[in-house]
Amino acid sequence: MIELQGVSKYYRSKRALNGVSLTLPRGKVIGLVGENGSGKTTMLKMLAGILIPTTGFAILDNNKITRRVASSVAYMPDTDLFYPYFTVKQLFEFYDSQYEDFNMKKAQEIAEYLVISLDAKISTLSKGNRGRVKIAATLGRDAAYYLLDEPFSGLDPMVREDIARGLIRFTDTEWQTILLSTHEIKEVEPLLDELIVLKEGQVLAHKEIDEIRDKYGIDATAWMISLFR
Ligand SMILES: Nc1ncnc2c1ncn2[C@@H]1O[C@H](COP(=O)(O)OP(=O)(O)OP(=O)(O)O)[C@@H](O)[C@H]1O
Repeated sequence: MIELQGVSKYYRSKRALNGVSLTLPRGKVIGLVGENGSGKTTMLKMLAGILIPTTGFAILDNNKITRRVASSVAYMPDTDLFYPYFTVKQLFEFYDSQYEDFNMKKAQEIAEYLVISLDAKISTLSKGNRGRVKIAATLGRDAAYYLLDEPFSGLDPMVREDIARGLIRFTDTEWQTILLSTHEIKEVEPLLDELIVLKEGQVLAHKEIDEIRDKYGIDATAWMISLFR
């Protein structure tokens, strides 16, 4: 289980997260939404052990999160061109050398499912195919937590659908959790179990999707819009 306890994060004097407390259980697909600059990337990086809280605690299975502790967390950054000089196969081999939980067979299976050639050089791929490669490399890890920073951003509807299908097909909801930040809430809502809404570095709401539908009688998108009005 991942927990944030009273976490704040400052970049010099700029406060990006402000007293965030939450729990991310195993076996859930959780959306992380909020306006630009609300702290989504900061939160994901913190859960991945890339950033350390200025105050408060980030905890994974009773251990403070550091890079080493977060080795069982698969983080996918929102940056586009990563490792441009590698072929897809070389990228997977690199991941295999870096991550104990990397499952080459699974990564290759995902690449095949997403119709990506292992021999393709990453720099020659279209942006959509680079998005597919990123997902294949990330889901290729048998991690308990996948932290995906805007996996759908800037991609066409076909790619977005491929990625969404890949998320469902290649993760095991018995024990794996996906936390994904997105601005495309309407599109990902059918995938989600829970939704976290950030505003100016604070958790405005953290709810189960079913609860939103049952209690408020509206979909998550309409509910989120109502929060900001
Ligand atoms: N390295 C940094 N140095 C200074 N300020 C930063 C740094 N990284 C982020 N910030 C600031 O922290 C705040 C939160 O940024 P963050 O990237 O976490 O937000 P976000 O919700 O992911 O935004 P977006 O939706 O635009 O990707 C913003 O005001 C941002 O300008």
